[in-house]
Amino acid sequence: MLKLDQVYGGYHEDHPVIKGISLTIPKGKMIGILGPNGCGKSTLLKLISGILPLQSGSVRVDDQALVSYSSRQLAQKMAVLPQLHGHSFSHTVRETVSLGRYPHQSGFFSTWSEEDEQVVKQSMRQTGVERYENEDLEFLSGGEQQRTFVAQALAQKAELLLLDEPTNHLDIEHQKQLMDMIQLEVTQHGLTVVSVFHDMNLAALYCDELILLEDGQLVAYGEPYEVLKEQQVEKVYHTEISPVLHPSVPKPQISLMPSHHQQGTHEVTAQMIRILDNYVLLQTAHPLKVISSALHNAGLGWYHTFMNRAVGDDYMCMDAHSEMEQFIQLEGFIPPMTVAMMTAVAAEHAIIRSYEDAGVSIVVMVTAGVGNAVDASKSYLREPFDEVGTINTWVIVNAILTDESFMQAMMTATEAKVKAMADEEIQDHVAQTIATGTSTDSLLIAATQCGEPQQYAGTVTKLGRLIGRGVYEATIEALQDYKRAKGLMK
Ligand SMILES: Nc1ncnc2c1ncn2[C@@H]1O[C@H](COP(=O)(O)OP(=O)(O)OP(=O)(O)O)[C@@H](O)[C@H]1O
Repeated sequence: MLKLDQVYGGYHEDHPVIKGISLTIPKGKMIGILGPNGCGKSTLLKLISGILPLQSGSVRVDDQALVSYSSRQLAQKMAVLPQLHGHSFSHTVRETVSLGRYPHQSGFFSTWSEEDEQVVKQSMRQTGVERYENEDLEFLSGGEQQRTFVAQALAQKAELLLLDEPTNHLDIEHQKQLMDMIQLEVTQHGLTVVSVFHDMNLAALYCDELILLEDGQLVAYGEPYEVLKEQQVEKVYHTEISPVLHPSVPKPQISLMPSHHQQGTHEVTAQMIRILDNYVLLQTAHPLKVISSALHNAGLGWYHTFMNRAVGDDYMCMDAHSEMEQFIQLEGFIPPMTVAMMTAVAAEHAIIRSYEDAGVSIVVMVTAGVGNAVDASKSYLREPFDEVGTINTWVIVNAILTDESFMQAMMTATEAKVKAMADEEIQDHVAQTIATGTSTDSLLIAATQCGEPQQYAGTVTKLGRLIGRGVYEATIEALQDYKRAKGLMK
């Protein structure tokens, strides 16, 4: 569709802004151009559209040199949305969008066809500006003006759409609407889009491929994961970033790292865990980084309140998640900053221990109720069910953990719990074998993210040794406590 070969161009003959760019853009794809301020993104778009003549090299559209197209032919091939500046406009929305139809008018006395009318209406509808159609553009907001110009570009019904920061001025609702709509044109009608973006995350979400420019040269061109590599982005933008996971779309996303973020130095001690009537509670001055399988706020996140709530054996609730959220709120805590587990074991039975080794310390909290103990390898013998009465484990680490050590900490803690179950000979009454846990166990690993970095937490690492021992010993104590409470042991 579009082929650039050794393109040089700019505003002064001796100082090209774009320096030797070659690339091929296939039909029916959305391509994003990224790069720092002044690197030449808009200039590249102007060279592709022919607004700015090439100094050397070639641009070919559908295998034909750009220069060989008449301006009307070119306008039928490509539509351009330039970067919007603070102009004053003297047209209505409808008049502005209608200008997009000019390449399709023929002859001096061209008439406005039914098709023109339909296309203008459809373009206004797609961009959500139909309701302003008779208003003067100058009285509309920046976002409404931006959408009007996108409508004009769409009305041109070109095969190639060149956009310079199309989401500029748009709030997130309108950014999404616009990008969804453009993506639909690409996937359903084979439109080809080349668009400049500043928002790398938005570009990664919507574009098939990204172009990264630096000082007028091509640094990378490929799928988002090939272009948004941490070190490459940091080098080009001279900014520290961190890759983050999109919760549901397999596209790379990045986050800025504020330079003056205060992490502080803070330590969690066993004394900070309080045993109240209905729950075990930990509150920290700074949020901890957490991974957990808790009932409330499971997964990965930053939280400063931790609750292990005891409920009666008769607890029955259709929607335990929302009931728990209400409970947290009623107790005066902030649900989005709280991780909460549930158990049938009274809070006073919680076992809390701390362990330390050469600069790294952990605090472990365990409650164990094993009325419905299960051997994980034999659980297929049972009907699925969900009962409270569970082993809840917290491991709070005073150190900096990597993702790798969070995952390993979960494994080490689980293995230690399983060993404690075996040594205490806790039975799975259905399978008649030694149980490995219960059907509703929860585990939480939380780290202060200050202190000594711990890359690993496998069983024989410095941290793993603390976790393995700590979870084992606390679980043994909790299990013995349970047995005593049930009269199974003195
Ligand atoms: N009309 C112009 N006349 C002269 N120089 C220009 C003109 N437009 C841009 N430049 C210069 O060309 C270089 C690249 O500008 P361009 O607008 O292409 O960058 P950009 O990557 O789109 O930047 P931004 O992210 O700030 O929009 C800059 O140094 C700029 O000052």
